[in-house]
Amino acid sequence: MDRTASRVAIVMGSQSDWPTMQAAVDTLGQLEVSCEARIVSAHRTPDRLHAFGKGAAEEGFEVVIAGAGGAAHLPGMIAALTHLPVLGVPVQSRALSGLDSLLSIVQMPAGVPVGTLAIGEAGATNAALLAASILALSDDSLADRLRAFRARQTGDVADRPVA
Ligand SMILES: Nc1c(C(=O)O)ncn1[C@@H]1O[C@H](COP(=O)(O)O)[C@@H](O)[C@H]1O
Repeated sequence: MDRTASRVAIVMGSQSDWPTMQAAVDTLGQLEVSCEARIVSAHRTPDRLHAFGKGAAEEGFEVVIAGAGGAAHLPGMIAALTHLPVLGVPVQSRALSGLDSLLSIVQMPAGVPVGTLAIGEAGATNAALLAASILALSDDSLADRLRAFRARQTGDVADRPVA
């Protein structure tokens, strides 16, 4: 495995997913976890999808975050092609507000899991945090950074609302 490679791959079905998936990139950046963002589509770039899924582990990635909207086959197809953990982010669609994306990503047949997060930016942020938690199982300094992130988040919550 290439130890200089990014640890997390963040793939998305279209450029239009970037405003959502950027939250995953930003969150991993805060935790100093290396990541690389790519556009890959099961529908529009099937050969690229196949090459990515087959080669992801060999490229050195340890976790894949896959965001897609609508008929979101991308996370499931990647999960079919790699043994790496795949975290799916349902991107909010215009037609059905992301419910289509959610149901399309979450309902995998037994044997090929996609860890499905919430619709939209919250899902992208949490996918990054979950990816970091997975990596932190064997990375003590990342575990410390995650604990510090949580502590900062807790500290940022006021005791009382501003009226
Ligand atoms: N769900 C998929 C896949 C796929 O699953 O392979 N490829 C693109 N898309 C999604 O199509 C939506 C609309 O894309 P455009 O905005 O490019 O028309 C995006 O949310 C993308 O993730």
